[in-house]
Amino acid sequence: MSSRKMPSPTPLLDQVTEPRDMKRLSDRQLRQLADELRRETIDAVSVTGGHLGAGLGVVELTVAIHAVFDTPKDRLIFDVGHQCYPHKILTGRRDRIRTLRKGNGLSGFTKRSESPYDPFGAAHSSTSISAGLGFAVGRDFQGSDDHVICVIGDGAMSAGMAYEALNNAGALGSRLIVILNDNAMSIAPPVGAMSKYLARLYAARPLQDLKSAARNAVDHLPPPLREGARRARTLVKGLVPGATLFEELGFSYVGPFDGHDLSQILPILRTVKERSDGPVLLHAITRKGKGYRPAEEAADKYHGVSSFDVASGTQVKSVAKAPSYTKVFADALIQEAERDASIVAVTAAMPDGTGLDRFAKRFPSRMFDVGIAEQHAVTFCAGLAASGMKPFCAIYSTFLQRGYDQIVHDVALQRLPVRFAIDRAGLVGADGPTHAGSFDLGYLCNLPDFTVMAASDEAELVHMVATAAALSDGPSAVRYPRGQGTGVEMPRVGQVLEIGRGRIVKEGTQIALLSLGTRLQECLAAAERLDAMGLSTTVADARFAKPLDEALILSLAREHAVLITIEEGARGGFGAHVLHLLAERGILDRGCRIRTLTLPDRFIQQDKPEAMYAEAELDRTAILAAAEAAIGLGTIERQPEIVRLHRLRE
Ligand SMILES: Cc1ncc(C[n+]2csc(CCOP(=O)(O)OP(=O)(O)O)c2C)c(N)n1
Ligand SMILES: CC(=O)[C@@H](O)[C@H](O)COP(=O)(O)O
Ligand SMILES: [Mg+2]
Repeated sequence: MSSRKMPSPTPLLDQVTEPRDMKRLSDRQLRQLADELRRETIDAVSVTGGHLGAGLGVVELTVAIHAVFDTPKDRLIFDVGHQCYPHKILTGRRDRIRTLRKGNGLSGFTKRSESPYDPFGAAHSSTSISAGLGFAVGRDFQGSDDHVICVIGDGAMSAGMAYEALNNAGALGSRLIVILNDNAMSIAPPVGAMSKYLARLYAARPLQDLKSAARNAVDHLPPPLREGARRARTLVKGLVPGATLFEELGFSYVGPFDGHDLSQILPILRTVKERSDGPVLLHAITRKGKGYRPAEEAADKYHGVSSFDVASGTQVKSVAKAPSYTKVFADALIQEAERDASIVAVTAAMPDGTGLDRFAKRFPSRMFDVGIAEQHAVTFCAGLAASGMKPFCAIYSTFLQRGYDQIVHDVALQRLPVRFAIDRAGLVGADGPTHAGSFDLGYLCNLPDFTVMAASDEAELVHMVATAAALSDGPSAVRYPRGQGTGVEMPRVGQVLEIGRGRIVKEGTQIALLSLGTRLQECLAAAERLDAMGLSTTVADARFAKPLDEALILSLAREHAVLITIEEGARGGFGAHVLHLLAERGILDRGCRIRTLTLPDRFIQQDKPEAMYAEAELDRTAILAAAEAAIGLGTIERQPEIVRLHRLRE
């Protein structure tokens, strides 16, 4: 019997269906509304799972922004957007908040198509100031007096893109309000000089500019923060009380202030709203997970949670039938690093998500968390490789997109042996299209001298990590999906694979399924059905998207009536390169029946994985349908003899 308590009454929240309903509330009522909003957020996420800590950290800021400004006319842009659940509850989506991250439900991030209160979509970090400046300059051209407010976390502020935007905003001088939500947390504790700098700021600079509007922040921070501020103050005594970095960049700076104290936040926002000049940065000190003890006490502040029991905070954990690909990767890398001291590992602010936290426990000096800085991570690895080290750059497929020019210009062009460990390759479920690892095959297989591998199960992943470790002749990448493996027997040690060699998993004679990656299991299931229909089916695991196993592909095409490639990636990846090969070798001239199954040329919205694969037409049913279409003569059951007639002969 779940000990879930019924959610507490929310009399004020029940009266707020749109932010304009907040205009008539007193400051005291806004404080009550914030408490109710926090409880509703906790209750909703206890049902849906998702990103909890970040949203709890901005409840008061969200209430204050919507109470003071006139959204959606005034544009409110959240950075990353994982903290937007309280915002969605206040902006007409409370009735659907328990559909968060579900099929046909609300997105877990801000999304333009979902609401006018979401003027700009997010999910990848550090985009809010650039987007906000775009809105501000557009507003100026249109002669409007609207406000643009960006809420960006201290983690997101560690990415280069944020500085590019600050630099430009300070130079342009457009009216722009940037609220730095400083909770001294990224997903993991923040890293880098910027996080140290921010700590100094709130230690040494009592509130400036708007003292009349808010009391001296440090003395009024909640005890846990105040203690930290005092500790930091002793560390940085003698700090020159000059302009902050933000002021040097052309921003007015207001802060630090307590980002949970509406008696500070409201007057600051009201004052800033009346200002009519340039960019201003408001430095709010908050706590990730604020107001929910299990989150506040957790090391990760409940950054990302599954559904949980509100009373205890205990999360519902799915029973793992096999180790996760992430864990398998980390353990395989540790095994390689045990015998090769030149192996080092780099993450961009995601040590836990990539499994490098495990590597760091074993080799603390050989793991580098560079912050949310994928571009830097890639070129940092290029430098490491050029110096003779063996860097493994572990970045999710979707986030690696952020460092693409660095991959081309700094790694591939110089043939530097950087090893890319590409987790979350393929569809990722509840995070939806912003996080899908759809494009890495396309953006890597077109690069000369790149070796691109895709693990079909967790045992293969171990071998591919060993292969990447051994491969120093140019850059390489191993891609593998989010979630658990298949439960295959695990090898004791990784075997170095022969580069560019695939493998036949099941022999057949009429139809060939050439799989890349973990769709192999679906291919084997489809092959069983095809065999039962009298169509003898071969299943091959390509293993390498680049270099292709040309001998294998040509023999499959020549010796079968139908060849179907299957990959969990967008068009322009593995299947495209197979088609290039077959075209170049004249195989297509002879009417070879080819189909290439890829992710569709559209974004797949969040849902349960099995529903997404069905929608993407990348499951066993779709493979069967593709075989039927390739035969092209009615349903397979009725025409097995015709297939035999269509077997290609040399
Ligand atoms: C380009 C990019 N890299 C990595 C991530 C993964 N990520 C999501 S939230 C987050 C930490 C954000 O920290 P912060 O901005 O301080 O927000 P908080 O969670 O503390 O509210 C990271 C690294 C991302 N969304 N985008
Ligand atoms: C908000 C964000 O970008 C990360 O928290 C991401 O959602 C993590 O994804 P995984 O849950 O696959 O590690
Ligand atoms: Mg933070």
